[in-house]
Amino acid sequence: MLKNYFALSDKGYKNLKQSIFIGVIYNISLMLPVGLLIYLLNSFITPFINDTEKSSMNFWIFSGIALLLFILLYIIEKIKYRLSYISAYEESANTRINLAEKIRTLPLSYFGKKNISDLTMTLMEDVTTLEHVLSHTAGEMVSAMISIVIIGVSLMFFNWKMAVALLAFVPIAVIMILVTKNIQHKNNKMVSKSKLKIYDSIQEILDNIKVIKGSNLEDIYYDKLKGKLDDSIKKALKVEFSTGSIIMSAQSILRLGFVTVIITGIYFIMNGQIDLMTFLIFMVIASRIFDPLSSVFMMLAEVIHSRSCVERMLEIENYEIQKGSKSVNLSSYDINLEDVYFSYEKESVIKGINLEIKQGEVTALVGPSGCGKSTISKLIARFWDINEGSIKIGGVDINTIDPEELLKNFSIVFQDVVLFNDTIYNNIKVGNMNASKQEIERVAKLARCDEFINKLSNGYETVIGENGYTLSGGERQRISIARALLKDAPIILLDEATASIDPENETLIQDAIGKLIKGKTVLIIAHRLRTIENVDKIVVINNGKVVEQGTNDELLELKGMYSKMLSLQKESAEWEIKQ
Ligand SMILES: Nc1ncnc2c1ncn2[C@@H]1O[C@H](COP(=O)(O)OP(=O)(O)OP(=O)(O)O)[C@@H](O)[C@H]1O
Repeated sequence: MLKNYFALSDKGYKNLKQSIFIGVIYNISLMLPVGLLIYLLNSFITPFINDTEKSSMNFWIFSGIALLLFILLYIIEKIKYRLSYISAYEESANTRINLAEKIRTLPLSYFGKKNISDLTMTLMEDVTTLEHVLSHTAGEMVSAMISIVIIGVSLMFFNWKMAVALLAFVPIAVIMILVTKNIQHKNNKMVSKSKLKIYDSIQEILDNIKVIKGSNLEDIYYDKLKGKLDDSIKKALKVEFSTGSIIMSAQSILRLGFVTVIITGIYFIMNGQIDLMTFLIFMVIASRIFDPLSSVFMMLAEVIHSRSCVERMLEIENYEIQKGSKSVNLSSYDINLEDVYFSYEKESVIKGINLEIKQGEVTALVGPSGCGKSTISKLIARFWDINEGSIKIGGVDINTIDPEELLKNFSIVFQDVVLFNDTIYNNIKVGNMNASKQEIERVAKLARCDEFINKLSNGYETVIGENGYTLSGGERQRISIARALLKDAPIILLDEATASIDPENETLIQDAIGKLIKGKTVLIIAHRLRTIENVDKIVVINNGKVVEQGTNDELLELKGMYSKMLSLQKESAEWEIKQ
């Protein structure tokens, strides 16, 4: 039960069980000083009551026993610390690694539903909450519960009537906490959601800082963020108040046991059912037992809170990943799409596409913005899984190939270039981690990167900032082309690969790409139709369907959508802004 509740690994569960066991021993040993006190009371009070000789137990024996107890408690405390703290930190470190590993294998569809701040919150904050609960609360709480049951049962044997008087209100307080568990869980989820909105807002501001500043939207975004912060504070206070009220009520009910012990004890002494010594023993125990019991309730609230964090972690861990074989032999790199349907959300974006992209040829996808060109290229690389139909490479359905294995066959240049906050050298090396410095410099020259790299103070060793913010759009795109050249994979996807590059460099880079693509399967997505006039096949996509295909000349003869698009682009090239 505890294993599932906290989503623990086998080792983590074993450590928790050991820490509970040692916790029980520790709690029961805490009763030993109480026993010693009772013995002391007994040896001093009983002679007065019974008018007998004083105990002959001397001071040194008491001191010796007390010292031994102190050493015993110290040793147990040490073992408890090692088991609960060290194992909790180990468990949370492993949880983070496992989650990061899982995130690495998640399909892109997952990232469409969840944003980065959500994942960061789970990886950092949720795991930290769980770490705190495992190190400070879970073991402590369960061992305290078990110890209280053991002590309660022992007291029953000693004097069941007084024991019932002492513990009668415990079940009522526990039931009260458990009954309100769902409300607390719901409240905690609500607070987490409001916190997530703040993270989202901060992330959005940081991502779009240029646009926000450029459009003087700082105040609007600041107000929005402040609104979310205020909302989160309100919700957190409301939840703190309701959880606090529940716990305080349970603790008050619990402490009624103290009153009942006094009243019942006095009644029983007057009736002669118990002696003064038994009464005093219960009074001492009552003074010791209610504090740990009260803290159990506090801990229970924390454990309930941690469940919403565990649920978010489980959501990532249980998300279905794309599977497939790691050892696949592709006889060729011809790509075939048969009756492919796909939707990101409800509405279909790709609506029954049949397409052949041959090895050794260059195929271009053209069509209006939003018609589904990039989606087709991403489906071929299995960034998403299709809903219907099949996509085959060399006759093998890509659904049967492990995504990472499949991507080894692709060199991809996307419109939105992603660069790392690292040196230019390392950013190009991403294409092939085994490449030598000479190879990297060779592809950088082919992609016309050397031009701007030589102007930088540290050349290839220059760190380019987060996502290459110190570079221009065209320079960033050239680095991503160099990466693709370095990877030199058999299938090449170029999605508006040269869109941000000036015409002079574009022609030179296209020459380099021309050398790269010989004998390979090439799919180009282009808006500027003049750049694909000479390709082997042009496929016109409209509204998720293939509407025309053929060479440039064949399509011009058709006088359909392609020829219209071409003449519109020629017209727009002649436009000028007049005053
Ligand atoms: N991750 C996504 N989640 C939801 N919808 C998406 C996603 N990516 C694209 N779309 C939608 O799918 C449709 C096709 O997009 P796609 O990027 O494939 O078009 P495109 O033809 O490449 O457009 P462009 O030429 O402007 O780049 C669009 O309506 C777009 O809004």
